[in-house]
This record gives sequence, C-alpha cells and structure tokens, in this order.
Amino acid sequence: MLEVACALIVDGDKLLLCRRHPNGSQGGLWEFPGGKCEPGETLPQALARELKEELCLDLEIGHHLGTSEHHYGNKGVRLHGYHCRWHPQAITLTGSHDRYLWVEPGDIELQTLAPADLPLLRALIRQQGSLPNNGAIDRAGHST
Ligand SMILES: Nc1nc2c([nH]c(=O)n2[C@@H]2O[C@H](COP(=O)(O)OP(=O)(O)OP(=O)(O)O)[C@@H](O)[C@H]2O)c(=O)[nH]1
Repeated sequence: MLEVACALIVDGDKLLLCRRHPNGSQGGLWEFPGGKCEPGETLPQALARELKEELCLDLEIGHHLGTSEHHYGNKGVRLHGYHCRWHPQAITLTGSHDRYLWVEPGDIELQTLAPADLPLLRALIRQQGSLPNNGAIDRAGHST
C-alpha cells in the first residue's frame, strides 16, 4: 500500500484542486496536491515537502481530515487528507500538474476527481457543514 498525503487547501468557500499531468498515471484527473511519503518522514512532513516541490507553496499543515483507501489496478493507495488554511502566495506548477483551480466543494465534477479523493471531499463538506450549489453531493456527502 502506498502511503500518500494530500492537502485540502481552503480559502474562504473555495478549495484548491490540481489536474494530474496527462502523461502520468491517472493523467487528467483532478486531485488534492500532495504525494508519497518517503521513509523517515511523517505524513505532515511529506505533505509540506510535496507542496513545495509541486506548487512552490509554503503552508502550515493543519488537522487530519480523514484517510481513504483505493486500488488502481494492482496499486493500492492509502490517502491521508489534511486541512490547510490558505495564505496568499504565488502558485507555480513544476511539472506534476498542468492546471490548478479554486472551486467550491459543491461544484466539483465528481467523475473528474481521483476516486480516492471522494471520501476526503465528503469529510470536508461534513466538517464545514456547507451545502453544495448543484446538488451533486448532499449534506451527508452522498453523491447523487
Ligand atoms: N498527490 C495525490 N495523489 C493522489 C491523490 N488521489 C490519489 O488517488 N492519488 C494517488 O496517489 C499516488 C500519489 O503519487 P504521487 O502524487 O507521488 O504521484 P506519482 O506521479 O509519483 O505517482 P505514480 O507512482 O502513480 O506515478 C498516485 O498513484 C495518485 O494517483 C491526491 O488527491 N493527491
């Protein structure tokens, strides 16, 4: 199982999503920025490093929101989501992603999101108690 840490970066009612580069695995899917935990790192340390490497961001890693598991073919991923509060700074994509987007959680097109991310999105919505605009996810976090 791959241990992966990702950040649900929140600025007001918007959440930061990044699109995986089309040439890589799960190419074209939107995800929360982050990456694999290396030996000797804690998950928050790995996440802070990945945010710097992938987006040139310097952010404080907040509380653990939840963990989800998903199998992509024969590759198992255990995805640990952390809440992060945004501090204004430049976002520079360094190669893992080809786009980024600030979006309201309820407006996310779920079929374009990496499947492992869905439970973490639900956990954020539950925690924020926010209702989506388009009915894609209800308050309990079930997709319709
Ligand atoms: N960073 C990140 N990875 C995610 C998310 N959701 C998800 O399923 N993953 C998976 O977790 C793994 C994280 O690897 P990584 O971000 O270091 O990317 P990578 O290109 O080196 O992975 P690769 O070994 O699949 O090529 C990938 O298999 C990726 O598809 C997410 O929200 N953020």
